[in-house]
Amino acid sequence: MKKITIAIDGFSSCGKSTMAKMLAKEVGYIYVDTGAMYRAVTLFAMRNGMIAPNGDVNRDALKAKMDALHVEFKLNPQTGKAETYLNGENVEHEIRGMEVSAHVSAIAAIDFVRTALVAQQQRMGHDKGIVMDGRDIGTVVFPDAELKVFVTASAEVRAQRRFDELVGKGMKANYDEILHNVQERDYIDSHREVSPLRKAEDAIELDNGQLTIAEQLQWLMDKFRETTESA
Ligand SMILES: Nc1ncnc2c1ncn2[C@@H]1O[C@H](COP(=O)(O)OP(=O)(O)O)[C@@H](O)[C@H]1O
Ligand SMILES: Nc1ccn([C@@H]2O[C@H](COP(=O)(O)OP(=O)(O)O)[C@@H](O)[C@H]2O)c(=O)n1
Repeated sequence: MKKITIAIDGFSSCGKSTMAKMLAKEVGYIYVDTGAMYRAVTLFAMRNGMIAPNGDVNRDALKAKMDALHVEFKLNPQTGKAETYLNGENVEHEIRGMEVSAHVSAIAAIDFVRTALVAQQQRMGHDKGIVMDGRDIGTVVFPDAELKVFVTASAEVRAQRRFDELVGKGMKANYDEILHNVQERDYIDSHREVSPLRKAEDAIELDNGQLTIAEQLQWLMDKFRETTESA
């Protein structure tokens, strides 16, 4: 069967990566979590003193180091899951914390950061057979993707899901802080000048606020079948 490209975009913490990862596993496609790439760049900037206490980013310093910054994914054979590496170091756990979440949308709004990561994402998807999730996949990275999905749910539902996840991982979590972060990132992501978060005209919208993980996977599998059958 002809391989296609699947773009999953939407607001923060609504289940994009959960459904993208499950679909990729089901159909034998590659899955790429582009948010993890922006998070890794953010961690790099934090560690190198490029983010001031007030949140301002030293763009010149970051730009000078972009070529020396390598983000990649490697499969963990024990869990069967891909993990994020920054310059050879496994940063999968650290990039999910609130400190990175607090700064990532500012880093993701920088034009040269997006140019570098989008180029890498396009190379990853060159041979199709890929499920990629993020904010600009259907609009910028793969505007010709055969299947585009735009996921939404209320901010409260999304914050609760992220809270449960962090607690489940034994990480520090405060519901109000998470809700504030989710709303703030939605705002920055939707209002930035470069590649703002928006639904591509040809994307199918899914509000999964009332759906279980199994139900949303079923919905996505159905869309995948319909799309591949007509491709
Ligand atoms: N339909 C759902 N119902 C309940 N929890 C969900 C659902 N979809 C995803 N989750 C959980 O919500 C959290 C955020 O999902 P995630 O896939 O990381 O979101 P995103 O990639 O959009 O940020 C995860 O802990 C995930 O297990
Ligand atoms: N394709 C993408 C993916 C993420 N991002 C940015 O990276 C942040 C973190 O993405 P993420 O997918 O890990 O976010 P959540 O899983 O917390 O929802 C987003 O809030 C965006 O600012 C982006 O700008 N473009």
